[in-house]
Amino acid sequence: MRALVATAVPAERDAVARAFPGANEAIRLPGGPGRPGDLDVPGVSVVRTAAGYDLLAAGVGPALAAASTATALTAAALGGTPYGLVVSAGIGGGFQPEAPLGSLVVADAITVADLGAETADGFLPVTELGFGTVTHRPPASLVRGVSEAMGARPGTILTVSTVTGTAARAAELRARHPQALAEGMEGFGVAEAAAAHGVPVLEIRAVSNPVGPRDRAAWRIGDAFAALTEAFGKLAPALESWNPYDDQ
Ligand SMILES: O=C(O)c1cccc(C(=O)CC[C@H]2O[C@@H](n3cnc4c(=O)[nH]cnc43)[C@H](O)[C@@H]2O)c1
Repeated sequence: MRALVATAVPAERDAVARAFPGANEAIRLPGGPGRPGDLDVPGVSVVRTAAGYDLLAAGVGPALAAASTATALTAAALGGTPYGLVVSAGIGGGFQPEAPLGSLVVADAITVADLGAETADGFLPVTELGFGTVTHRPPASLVRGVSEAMGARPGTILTVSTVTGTAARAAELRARHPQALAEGMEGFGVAEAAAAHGVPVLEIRAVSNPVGPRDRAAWRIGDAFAALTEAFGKLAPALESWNPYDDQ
């Protein structure tokens, strides 16, 4: 199966690439910003691994990640080689104590936490205002297979536009989303692009920091990158044994 893996930044993309031995090829996307061939400008090109996975540094935040992912999906579809799966991947914050630093979370629900309206009675998601969607659900059997293969916990991964930086905000998010294990900034954007193309989506986060009071010194980005590399080394067998019809 052809899969597109969308990370936020090139360092995450390269951590995923280290799981796949062999030569990589850079493929330029149409209409990408920046200088031609500049691999470190979000959305400019995909890195094609010898294993057949295309890796995209899609940019930080849900909007740029959605735009870059949609571009890659459109280019592949028009080229007659559409993707069968999109994976949003990267480092993320883990809710404690369920998702410790260096652990992995696979989303069974990809939920945008801050798309809605504040009211005197609290936050209302856009769906309660009559618009759109706030959750995408990856195929259940794929989530099960991939979590088991990677030794990851399945649970909700929240997408936020602002990294949580206080205990109060972390508690508020957990009160609204009791199943949440992690947060990142791109999953929902990547999932919206995948949904627009009718392609299933996964989200995989390696926990680099606790969700809560901002303490930059406590971030373990190197450990999270290593966990990401190890996780993607175990992805291929789980994908190969996945039968999409099990989820219909
Ligand atoms: O606050 C800082 O000093 C700081 C330093 C380096 C990176 C950041 C980020 O905000 C990175 C955001 C980037 O990484 C993902 N990520 C990682 N941890 C979290 C989190 O706790 N909450 C949300 N996103 C997180 C995110 O997906 C972005 O791609 C800050």
